[in-house]
Amino acid sequence: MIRAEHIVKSFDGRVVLDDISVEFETGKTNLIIGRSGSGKTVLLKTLVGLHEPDSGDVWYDEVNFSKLGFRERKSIRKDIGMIFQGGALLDSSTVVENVKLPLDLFTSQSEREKMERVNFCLQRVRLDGANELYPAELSGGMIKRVAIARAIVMNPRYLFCDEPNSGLDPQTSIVIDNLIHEITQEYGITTIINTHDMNSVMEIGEKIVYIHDGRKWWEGTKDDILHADNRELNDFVFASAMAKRAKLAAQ
Ligand SMILES: Nc1ncnc2c1ncn2[C@@H]1O[C@H](COP(=O)(O)OP(=O)(O)OP(=O)(O)O)[C@@H](O)[C@H]1O
Repeated sequence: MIRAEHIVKSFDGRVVLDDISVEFETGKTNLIIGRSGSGKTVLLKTLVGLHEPDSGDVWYDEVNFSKLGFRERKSIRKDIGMIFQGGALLDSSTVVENVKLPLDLFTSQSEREKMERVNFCLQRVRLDGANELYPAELSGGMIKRVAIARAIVMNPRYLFCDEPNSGLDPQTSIVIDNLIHEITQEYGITTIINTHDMNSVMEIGEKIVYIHDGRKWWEGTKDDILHADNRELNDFVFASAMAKRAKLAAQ
């Protein structure tokens, strides 16, 4: 579980996150949705400690992360996997080297143990025969699979994904969404995904948090979202034709 309590964050006197309290559940795929500029990325970065909130606390299960010093945060950080927009792979490293990086940096495992774990994770994301390729030789979907393999290589308890579908076609997006969802359930991870993608919401959104103008405007499940009585949320959700059809089908 990850819980934000009364998070406020401003830049140059402008409030970007305005008193956000929300709980993201263990073993669930939690989605943060909202218009461009609503504060999703700032919220995600605040949850992982890349931004410090002006006030408020972030809890990782029983630990108040916001009250920890830099060194103490390390023990939580090793339990966090991150999938950045675009994959954020090292261009001059092979697939294996990219996935192995966290093990090289943060563990004292033998090379054989590390390779066993890397191969396990690459098989888990169903990426075969690409071990020695470089990122420039991979498709967008393969890059996301490598990024997922790297994010889970340390066996994380918490997984953060910033726009995991950016740059992917709709079919590949669904495959990547489902992969993240399966891994979340399989390993009981608390997963938080930032997305604009209404397909993701309808496919894998077990808990959805809608951010509007830096405030938590609505939260619920993908089933609730079709019936929500909230104008701003409805404008966002039903901007897509697919979502409009889903609403009609649900009536
Ligand atoms: N480091 C920063 N300094 C100043 N302002 C910032 C900074 N980071 C974000 N902002 C501002 O905070 C607001 C929220 O930005 P954020 O990136 O969280 O939006 P978002 O919902 O993730 O948008 P998108 O979906 O387009 O990525 C924006 O107005 C942005 O300009």
